[in-house]
Amino acid sequence: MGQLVKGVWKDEWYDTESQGGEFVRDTSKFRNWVTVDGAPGPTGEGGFTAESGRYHLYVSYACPWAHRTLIFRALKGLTDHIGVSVVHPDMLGEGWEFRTDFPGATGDALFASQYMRDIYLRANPQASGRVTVPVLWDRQQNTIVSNESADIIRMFNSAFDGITGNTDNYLPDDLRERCDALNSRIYDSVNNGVYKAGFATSQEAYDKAIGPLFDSLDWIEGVLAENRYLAGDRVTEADWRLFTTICRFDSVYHTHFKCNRRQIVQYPNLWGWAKELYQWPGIADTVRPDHFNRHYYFSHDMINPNRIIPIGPDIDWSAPHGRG
Ligand SMILES: N[C@@H](CCC(=O)N[C@@H](CS)C(=O)NCC(=O)O)C(=O)O
Repeated sequence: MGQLVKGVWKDEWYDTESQGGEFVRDTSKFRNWVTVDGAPGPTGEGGFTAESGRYHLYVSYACPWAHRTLIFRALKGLTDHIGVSVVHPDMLGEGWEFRTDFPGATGDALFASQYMRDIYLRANPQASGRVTVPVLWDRQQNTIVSNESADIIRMFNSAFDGITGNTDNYLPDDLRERCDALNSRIYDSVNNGVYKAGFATSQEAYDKAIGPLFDSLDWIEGVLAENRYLAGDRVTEADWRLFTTICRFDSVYHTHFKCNRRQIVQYPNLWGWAKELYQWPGIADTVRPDHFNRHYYFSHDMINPNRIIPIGPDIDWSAPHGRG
């Protein structure tokens, strides 16, 4: 894996040494918004009007951030309006690739590119930084609208409602503040917390991440003992943002990222909540353990040099969730 430096690919692993062994995630560089009428969103430029067939998503089924966008595409009835290209689960020296020799890896449906970086270079031939998924591409302006999943799911939540007629709202005004507070703690200690533990290259950096991760899981278990969903009795974006980490946890993060104080199946409320979300209409098809098991164990050879993919626990996602 590597990154672009002024349009040139450099094959290098994350620099944790200069941060005392800590993994620090890059901020996303493309931050425009699709809106109903093309008016600018909270960040970036305007000109991205919601239209059927105009936008295309580049994702990995392995990636929890990209998974959020697939979930919102399904929940909001956008599958006929926004196309998808899925990268190969291996992310090696060339970064994400459009190889198709793995079930579900589609290749690049728009340009038949070889690498994900080719999409970034189309948007900006001098692009610098990590080549991440998800990416929301605009076929009209031939550029990247956004490579920030937190923003993309908010666009999907409302911008296309006039086209789809689907007005389900996962960020209602009265729960926005609550969601922002939940997201903030869960992003730092759980969604990104598993990566901070897993990519740590010093004991201190690992210890700094692992305590808050399990403190947050204990806290969430308490929240879900009192409420059906994180923000109360309605499912919100905060639930879906947490779900993509939770559904990878016992198979991948527990072993590969050394997050092994407890498994999700040992938290009765969190486990029931996770099964309910998995069984939500349209969601199971977005959960691809074949991609995430292969991706993490095979791609991160500095963590798992022999690339052995462990057998993993049997997880029965279709068992009754008991949250009725
Ligand atoms: N902030 C981004 C993060 C996306 C991200 O880090 N994706 C990972 C895959 S899980 C990636 O593509 N990493 C490639 C790299 O870091 O080189 C988002 O939430 O959209």
